Amino acid sequence: MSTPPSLSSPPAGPAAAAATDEPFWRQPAPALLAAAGASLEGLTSAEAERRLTEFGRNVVQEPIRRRLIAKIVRRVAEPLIAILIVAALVSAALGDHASFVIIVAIIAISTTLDVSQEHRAEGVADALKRSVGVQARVRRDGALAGVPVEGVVPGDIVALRAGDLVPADGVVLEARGAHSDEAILTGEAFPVEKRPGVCASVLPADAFNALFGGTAMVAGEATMLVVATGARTRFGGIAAALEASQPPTAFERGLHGLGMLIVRMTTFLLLLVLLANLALGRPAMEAFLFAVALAIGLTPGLLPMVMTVTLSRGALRLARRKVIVKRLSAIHDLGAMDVLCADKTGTLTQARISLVAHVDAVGATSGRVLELATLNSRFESGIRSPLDDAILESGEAVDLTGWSAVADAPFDFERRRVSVLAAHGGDRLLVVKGAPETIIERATRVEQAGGGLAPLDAALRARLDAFQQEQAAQGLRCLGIAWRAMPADQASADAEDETDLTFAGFCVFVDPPKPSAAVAIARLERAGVRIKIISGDTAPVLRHIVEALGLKAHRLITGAEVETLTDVALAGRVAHVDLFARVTPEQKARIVRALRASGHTVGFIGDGINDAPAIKAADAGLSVDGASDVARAAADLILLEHDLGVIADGVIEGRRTYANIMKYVRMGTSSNFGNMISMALASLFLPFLPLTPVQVLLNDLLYDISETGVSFDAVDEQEIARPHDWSMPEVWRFALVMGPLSSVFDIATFLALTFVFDAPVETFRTAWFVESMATQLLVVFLIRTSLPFWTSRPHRVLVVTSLGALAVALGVAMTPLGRLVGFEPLPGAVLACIVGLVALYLACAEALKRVGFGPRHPTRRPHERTRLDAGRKQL
Ligand SMILES: Nc1ncnc2c1ncn2[C@@H]1O[C@H](COP(=O)(O)OP(=O)(O)OP(=O)(O)O)[C@@H](O)[C@H]1O
Ligand SMILES: [Mg+2]
Repeated sequence: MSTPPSLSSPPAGPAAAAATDEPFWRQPAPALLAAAGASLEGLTSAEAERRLTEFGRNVVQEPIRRRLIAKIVRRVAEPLIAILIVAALVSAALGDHASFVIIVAIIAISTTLDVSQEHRAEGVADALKRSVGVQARVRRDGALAGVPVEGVVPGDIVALRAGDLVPADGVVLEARGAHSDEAILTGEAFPVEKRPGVCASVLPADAFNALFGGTAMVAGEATMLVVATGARTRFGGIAAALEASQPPTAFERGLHGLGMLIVRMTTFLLLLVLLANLALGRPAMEAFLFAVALAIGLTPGLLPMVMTVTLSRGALRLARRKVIVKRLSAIHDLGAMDVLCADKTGTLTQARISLVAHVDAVGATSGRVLELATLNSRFESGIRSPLDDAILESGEAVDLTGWSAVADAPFDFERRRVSVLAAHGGDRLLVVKGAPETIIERATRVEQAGGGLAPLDAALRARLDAFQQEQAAQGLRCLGIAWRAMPADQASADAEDETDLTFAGFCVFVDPPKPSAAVAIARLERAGVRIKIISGDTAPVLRHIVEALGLKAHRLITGAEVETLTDVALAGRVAHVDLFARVTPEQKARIVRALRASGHTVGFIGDGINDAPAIKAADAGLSVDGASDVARAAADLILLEHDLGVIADGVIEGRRTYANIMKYVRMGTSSNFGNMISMALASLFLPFLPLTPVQVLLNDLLYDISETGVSFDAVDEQEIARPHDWSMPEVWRFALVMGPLSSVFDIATFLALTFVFDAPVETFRTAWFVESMATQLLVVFLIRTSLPFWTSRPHRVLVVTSLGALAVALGVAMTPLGRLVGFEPLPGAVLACIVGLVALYLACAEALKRVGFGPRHPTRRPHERTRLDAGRKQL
């Protein structure tokens, strides 16, 4: 332990630390404290507040998305909108004031709609994310307090323990067995020890006295003085760890690809329409505006907004079901997940561990074993696990007076042991506790009841083994306890000292199974999610719990076997194995990666430091509210309750959100796209434009408004019964069936208006507008479901937005109001014809959508569904 830095040197301003170029780990702690104007007592709240304004929040980059104005500017500066504004200005200069006013009004309404919706949605998502934010334990006003990591400032004194994320860069003032995992900075997988002092090296990797923001404390405790926060940290700090950048999901890539495709087709169409209309001798300005208005209708400009709004609405619904979403796109991953890997403790068990026995090598109750175990649990500085708590709360008084802690070799998940060097008078004793096989392996003798020692021979080893098997068969897990006498001057404890041990006995624990887990697992399996249990515990214990819960789990392999497999071989094996025992943290991650490599969408739930790598590796990383910082930081979703039932709920929400986004995609790729293409083509064959630019824009606006209702929509049971993932062929199939159908009816309208009614320009445009709006808006109710539309009820918000938009469209087209934008009330015969065409179109669409949805969406009636699903369950 360090001597506390002297505070005698006069405090300078915090800027002084920045004045020197010397890396902070080469400076003595007292100088750093002085330079930071700090003391071991910590800052006052007022001073921390002041520094927060001076240095800014402890984030690398303030998210730009917060600023509303920036968003509006960005939206208005989008090329198409910008062109439109310029064009409107030009037309105003040429004297067409009406067009100018209407175009500007339309842009204003659609921008407000887009930006405000998205802004609100992001606000909701951010607030949820903040509610599960990581906190640091900071000394403020003389006491330790939880402070959100963003609020940590230079000069703060932070207390860290195993499982915490280091919130900023700082120097170690005190340490007890502190080890940090700097893998995210250095790639070095082994934890490095941290202790006070002055480091001579300039390399941060050598800086034993420095802690860097974003790294994780994996063992021990430390107190640190914060030297730099936010963007001034060495490695971009905590943001790097928290915002663990995920490569885009298949879904995101799919949507992006689709968007790009549409943009390319739009560009082509735009040029075609523009050139053709110019060649036909149309007024250049009008042809240009028409092309731009078409392009606006075609480009999925609203897609990002609809995505954000739909996802954040999903996030809100998930929050009501106790799942907090940190990364919005993880909602989709949750719905697409077909394999869920879970740890054992807390997931299958109640995580209420208690000590049921402490026995010596021959199985007799032994006070000596409890005494040694208590010494170890009390004095260890690392992660205190529920097993330690169980030992310390065993209810039997153990008197440790006279004993003191000297040093320890903290627990880690590779070694699965923890050692404590304890002193009693002149004696020094190394007490080792850990996974029994690792203890027995290192023991050469056993301690007998009277205190005598006996050699640990093969027969005895076999008996110890049999004892554990017996316990496991009853669902009890064991820890081995052993000791070794050390020289009186021994001052440190290392993993290397854990040899030539004397085996004292076992501590035996019970962790009752959680009956609700079986119900939840059955639910998940029915929903097409396979459960795999990946645990650090032994095979017999794992088997017992699985049996106790009545789970149908197939095949078990151990970490030792996993170690012998190459990545390719592992990917071939994992699909057929449901239980993984005695695996290390890195093996957990390897198993997850192997599952992903074999084509699964994988979720992982865990709460320990040892689960963090696997959580990070999974498509949907899940953790629990009370879990270690490191696990929570790695997770995409946080459960407010450690319960598989909560995940089952989340899966359903994830699929519902995905289903609604797909509705928007289907609407955009079939009806809307078809309409715009017909319009472009019609402009080539008509002696006039089929709609004026302003009328096209009005069409765009009303359609956009109607679409905002989609994110509220209800979803059919069958849509959420199975995992779904983005499938481009499915999207194509739908577009290629439904798009042409829409165009056929547009052409019919065109022919009827031209040849039957010989409609004058205004009447033609009005009728075309009405047909176009009615088909686009009404077909939504058909393509939102693969079932017969009358058996699936849309949400009332969607009904209101769609029918409302239709009412406005009809109102504008059929009343004198429409004259403002060049419409003319329709003669009865034309109106009747349009109504007939729309009805016929809808009937054909309902019939053809079965083809469009394809075999993955069997259009069955509810009673057929139950029979089929019942059949599947038995398989
Ligand atoms: N505090 C401790 N002291 C000694 N040994 C421990 C301690 N905690 C865990 N171990 C050993 O390490 C092994 C792995 O730890 P643990 O069971 O917590 O792993 P895990 O992967 O988190 O398991 P689970 O799936 O149950 O969450 C334990 O089975 C036990 O043998
Ligand atoms: Mg665990």
